[in-house]
Amino acid sequence: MEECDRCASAKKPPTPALFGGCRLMREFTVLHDISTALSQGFELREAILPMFRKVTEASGLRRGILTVLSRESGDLVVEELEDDSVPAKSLHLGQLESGYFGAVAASGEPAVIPQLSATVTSDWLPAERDLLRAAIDAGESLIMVPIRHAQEILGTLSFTRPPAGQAHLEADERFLMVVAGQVGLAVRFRQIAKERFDALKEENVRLMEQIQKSFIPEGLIGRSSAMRMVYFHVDQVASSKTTVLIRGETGAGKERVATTIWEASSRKRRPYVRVNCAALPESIIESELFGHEKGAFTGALSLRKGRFELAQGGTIFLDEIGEISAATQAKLLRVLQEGTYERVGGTETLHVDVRVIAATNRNLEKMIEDGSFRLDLYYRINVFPIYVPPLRERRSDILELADFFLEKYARQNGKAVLRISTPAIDMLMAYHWPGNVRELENIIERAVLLSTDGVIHSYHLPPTLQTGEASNTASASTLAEAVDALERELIVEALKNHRGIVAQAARHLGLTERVLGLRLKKYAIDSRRFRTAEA
Ligand SMILES: Nc1ncnc2c1ncn2[C@@H]1O[C@H](COP(=O)(O)OP(=O)(O)OP(=O)(O)O)[C@@H](O)[C@H]1O
Repeated sequence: MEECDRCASAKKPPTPALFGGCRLMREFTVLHDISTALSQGFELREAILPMFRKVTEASGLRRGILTVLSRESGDLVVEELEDDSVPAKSLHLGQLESGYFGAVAASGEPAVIPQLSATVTSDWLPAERDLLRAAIDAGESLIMVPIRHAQEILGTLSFTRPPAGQAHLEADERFLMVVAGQVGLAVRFRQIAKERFDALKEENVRLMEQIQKSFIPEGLIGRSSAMRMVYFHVDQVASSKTTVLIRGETGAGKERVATTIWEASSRKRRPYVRVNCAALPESIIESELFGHEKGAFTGALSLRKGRFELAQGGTIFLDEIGEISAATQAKLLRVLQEGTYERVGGTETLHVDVRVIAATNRNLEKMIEDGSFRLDLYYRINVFPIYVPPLRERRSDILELADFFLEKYARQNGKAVLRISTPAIDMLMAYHWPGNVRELENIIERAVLLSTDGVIHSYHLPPTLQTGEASNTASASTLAEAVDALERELIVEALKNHRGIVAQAARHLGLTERVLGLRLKKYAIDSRRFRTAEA
C-alpha cells in the first residue's frame, strides 16, 4: 500500500505496517466501517459484535471485550465478548476499582499489559482471569481503553494481541482510543433508547391495566380490547370541553360514541345538536349551521337560527365533516378559533359556547394533500382523536352485539326470539362486515322478523353471509347438496329444541317419525346426542 501524504511529509517511515501499507490510511477506512457497524440495530449486541469483527479482521487484534457500568447497580458487567467459550453474561466484575478492569474504568486511563502471563497477579478477580484464560495461556498482550460519553465513564473496551505483534502496542492503544470514542456514543445512545423504551413499556402496561378496569359506557356494546381503548378515551375526554374527532369506517359506531361522550359530559342537560354535513346540500349548509337573517336570500322569509345557535351552551355533533365545502370550512375555522360568526346575510357578530364533536370516515390527511380540506381546520378539530375500529378487527364483539340487537328487535316487534342457532353464529363470525355494526344490526332486525320458532337460523341471514364454510355448505356445489345441508341443519335444530325426542322433533318438522328416522340415518345424526342439549 502507498504512503499517504502525511506519512511522506513527516519524513519518517510510516507507522508500523500492522494494517499492511500505511496504517493511518487503513485505520481511517476501518474507522469508517466501524462507525457504520455501530450504527446498526437497536440492541447493543447487534452493533458490538460486527465492530469486534471489523477490528480483528483489520488489525490482527483478538478477543474483543466490552464491559459496561450498569446504571442501576453500578457494577461493571461484561456486556459482549468475542470469545464465545466464556459465558459472558454471568460475568459481573463488581464495583468500580475492584479488579483490573474496574481500575481502568475508575482511572479513565488506558492500560497496556505486554505479557499477560507474566503480569496477572492476585489483584485480578477470578472472573477476570477466567475471562482472559486463553489469552494468558497463549502469552498474549492486553490493550484496554476506557469508554466515555462526554465526561462520564461508561465502561472499557479491550483486545488482546498475539505475541508476534507486541511491538505495535502503542499504535494499538491509540487506535482503540479512537474506536472507544465511537463505542461510547453507541453504548450511551442504546442505554437512553432502552431506558425510554422500558419506561414506555411500563406506561403501556399501566394504561392497559387502567383500560381493563375502565368503565363501559351505557349503550355501547363490546368488551374487546379495541373497544376498551375507545371507552378509555371517552372516559378521559367526556368531562372536558375539548374538541373530539371520531374516526372510523361507516357504520362502525362513530355517532354512538359521540352521543356517549355527550351523555357522559357535564353538558348532558344542555342541548345536543346533530348535523349530518353530507346530507345537507352545499347551498344551504351555511345557513343551516349559522342561520340566516330575514331576506338574506330568496326564500329567507324570516330570521332563522342556525344549529350552532341552537346548540348554545351544549354540544354540536358534526357528522361527515370531511364533506363540507371550502367556504364553510373557513367559517367553521373561525367559530372554532374565536367562538364567533355572523348569520348568513347578517352583520351582527354572535358568540358561541359550544363543544364540538366531529366525525368522519374520510382520509382527512389525504384530503389535505389534495387541497380539499384545510390544514388549519384539521388542527382545530383533531385535538382529541378517537378511532372506532371496524367490526372485523374486533370479532369477539360480534356475538354480544348480535344478542343485544336480537333482544332489542324482538322487544320492539313483540316477538319471543330467544337465540341464534350455531350455524348462524358461525356465519356471523365468518363474515367480514364491510358495513360494520350497522350492517349487523340490520341483518339481525331482518332475521328477527323472519324467525317463526324463536330461533334465528342460518337461512334467516341474507345471501351475502352464505360463505359456504360458515353455513356448513362448503361442499355444496349443487342445489341438491345445498338442500341437504339445509335439511340437516333444520333436523339438528329440531332435535336440540326437543331434547333429542324424535317423535316431538318429527311433529315439529311436519314429518312422520319413520321419515325422520330415515333422514337421521341418511345424515348420520345420532338423536341421543341431543338428550342433554339445551332445549
Ligand atoms: N358499540 C355499539 N353498541 C351498540 N350499538 C352500536 C355500537 N356501535 C354502533 N352501534 C349501532 O350501529 C348503528 C350504526 O352506528 P353509527 O351510526 O354510530 O355509525 P357511524 O360510524 O356513525 O356510521 P356513519 O359513518 O355511516 O355515520 C347505530 O344504530 C348504532 O346505534
